[in-house]
Amino acid sequence: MTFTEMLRDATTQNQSLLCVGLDPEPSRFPQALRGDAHRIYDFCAAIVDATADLANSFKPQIAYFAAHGAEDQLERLMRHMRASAPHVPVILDAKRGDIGSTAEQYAKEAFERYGADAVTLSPFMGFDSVEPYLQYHGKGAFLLCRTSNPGGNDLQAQRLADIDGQPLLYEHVARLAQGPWNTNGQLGLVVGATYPAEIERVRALAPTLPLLIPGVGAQGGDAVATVRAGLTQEGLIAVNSSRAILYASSADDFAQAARTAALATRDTLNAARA
Ligand SMILES: O=C(O)c1cc(=O)[nH]c(=O)n1[C@@H]1O[C@H](COP(=O)(O)O)[C@@H](O)[C@H]1O
Repeated sequence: MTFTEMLRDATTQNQSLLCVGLDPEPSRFPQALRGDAHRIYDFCAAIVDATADLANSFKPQIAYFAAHGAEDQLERLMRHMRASAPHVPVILDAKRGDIGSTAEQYAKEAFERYGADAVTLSPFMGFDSVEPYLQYHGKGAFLLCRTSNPGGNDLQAQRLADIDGQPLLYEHVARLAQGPWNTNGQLGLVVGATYPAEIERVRALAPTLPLLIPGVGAQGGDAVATVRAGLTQEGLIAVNSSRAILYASSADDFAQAARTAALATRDTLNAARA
């Protein structure tokens, strides 16, 4: 089954547009685990188990594991997600981007070592830096387009004077991803929930691509405006929230509190569907 098919099935089965982000930060763990980087797996597995019927995807952020030398725990977590929530696709958030020969290694890391269903990528080194990921047929690749952070404007909102129609850089990325770069139908785009007008613009340029939309919750993005701008019959969305779910409680009830927060976000997103 391809990533896009998995995302569609999980969206239907769990009645959800929510991507649960796994950004484990030991200093924010509940008291019993606090500060212990050896408990990253335990913390994340508890969140996965508490939200597996509420999410259309999971998104582990690799830096939160690598910073603690906890890649082995990420491998274990990937196996756990595969076994306990096989219907929920996993987007490995690694934001890779490098020359082709190095990208081949990054693609191998994401899809062979970790067994991810999709990955996040920076498109700014060009198509040859994206192509190695497309060799893994059926896997998804989300290109950064209009990111959720304020500084995203610094480059992504600049006009490209030499290109027909003089698009903004993020508009050009959306066009490339919908068109010539999408050789096997594997591409998606990352657009921030903090910029609903840009989500609408991206959706107009890329009507069928899946959109990964981080920025609701801790970053204050507008969940309702996000769904209205991004979701169409053909175009799937995965709206990511990480900290607002992971750290809904700092007590022993953290997994139950994460479930309650995920449920509330899922319901808000669903209520915004046309
Ligand atoms: O690619 C991403 O996932 C991403 C893109 C973007 O534009 N903004 C963004 O916040 N992210 C990621 O989405 C997650 C957001 O986390 P919270 O702000 O805690 O919900 C983090 O893992 C970020 O690295």
